Amino acid sequence: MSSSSSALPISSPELTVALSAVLRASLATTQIFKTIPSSLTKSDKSPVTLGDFAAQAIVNTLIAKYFPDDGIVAEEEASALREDEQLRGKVGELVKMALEKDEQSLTGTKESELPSGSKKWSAEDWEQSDRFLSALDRGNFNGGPSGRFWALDPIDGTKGFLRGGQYAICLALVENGEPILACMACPNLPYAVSDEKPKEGDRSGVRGDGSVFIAVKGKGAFHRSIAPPSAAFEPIKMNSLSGGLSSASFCESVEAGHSSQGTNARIAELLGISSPPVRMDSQAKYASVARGDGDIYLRLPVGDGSYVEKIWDHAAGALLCEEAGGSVSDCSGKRLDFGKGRTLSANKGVVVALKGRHTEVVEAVKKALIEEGRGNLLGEQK
Ligand SMILES: Nc1ncnc2c1ncn2[C@@H]1O[C@H](COP(=O)(O)O)[C@@H](O)[C@H]1OP(=O)(O)O
Ligand SMILES: [Mg+2]
Ligand SMILES: [Mg+2]
Ligand SMILES: [Mg+2]
Repeated sequence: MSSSSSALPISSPELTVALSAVLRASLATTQIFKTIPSSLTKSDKSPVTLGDFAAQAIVNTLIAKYFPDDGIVAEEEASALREDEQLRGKVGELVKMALEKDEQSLTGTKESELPSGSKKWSAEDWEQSDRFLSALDRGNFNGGPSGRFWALDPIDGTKGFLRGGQYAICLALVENGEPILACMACPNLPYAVSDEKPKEGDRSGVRGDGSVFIAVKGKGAFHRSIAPPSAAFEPIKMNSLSGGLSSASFCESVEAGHSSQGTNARIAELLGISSPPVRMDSQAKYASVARGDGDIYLRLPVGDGSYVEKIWDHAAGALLCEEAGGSVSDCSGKRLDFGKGRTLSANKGVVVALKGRHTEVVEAVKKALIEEGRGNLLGEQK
């Protein structure tokens, strides 16, 4: 594996920029996390905070600077900020703070190791609301099956962020419908095994440092502590489950409305798993399973399965797990198709397990859904 950058185990201009982008975004979100962030409610009734807006503006600004021809499929858009001068001002300050931070002291990468940008960025430019709002709105790309684009969730797990739980800044590069590069910052997920997770609602954040994860298709998955910048990336692998599936622990959402906890309990029973689920917000679940803190991630649809998952909620996490030795599918065992546009419209639910154990887990998922009379969620393979 070649290494031109002192900070990264894989030489890739896209990865160098992605790491800078998510670490800058996490500077803004950790600052807001310390206070109880106020939130707005979007048209789908889900919350959004100034952290979500700032993180998206920061990441999009860097992608626009270094890869100006790339589309971005991102969750948020700027209309609420256009109508609210005070909120706009606060977000603008966070964006400026994060973009001004010295590269080497943040990522460990020398400025000279970054690719040449389309034009020299100036912090002052981004204070002007027009440019900052248009950076945010670059996230409106529609995606699709061919070519490349970025998928961004600026804060994944906004409900967790508001509750004082886990959240993640999730960025992936998708090419021809498949994630090929992932970078995920989990500011509240302790890097050191000895560091306890903070209690939910503890706004002082993680004891020790949070974690940042990277993966490149075919080149593996890695993590390091978010700080200090000199920290080296270490390879991660899923657990080998040598004790069999019954020894596995599984992760699920905290939010009962986001996935079917009752179905998960039945699947655990079918697999002989007796340990209770680990509930966690956001794609930190994928990251935890990828590095062996847990073994299985189940996200089965609730009710009639009418909710359609968004690509930014899975692209980075799915690649992390695959590169750490896992298989990622929907509840019928089909691979997730990131080339359908902004949503995973060809898939229902998500099942993540070690490659050699995944089929067995999917069989249990199918059995549980059929028992519940929800075999229709398995599509043609029912
Ligand atoms: N009704 C829903 N069903 C499933 N997922 C949802 C729903 N509403 C929002 N989400 C998304 O689920 C993810 C949180 O999942 P989890 O419950 O695993 O933490 C988030 O990406 C959230 O988006 P957001 O990025 O806005 O937080
Ligand atoms: Mg999300
Ligand atoms: Mg989000
Ligand atoms: Mg959201």
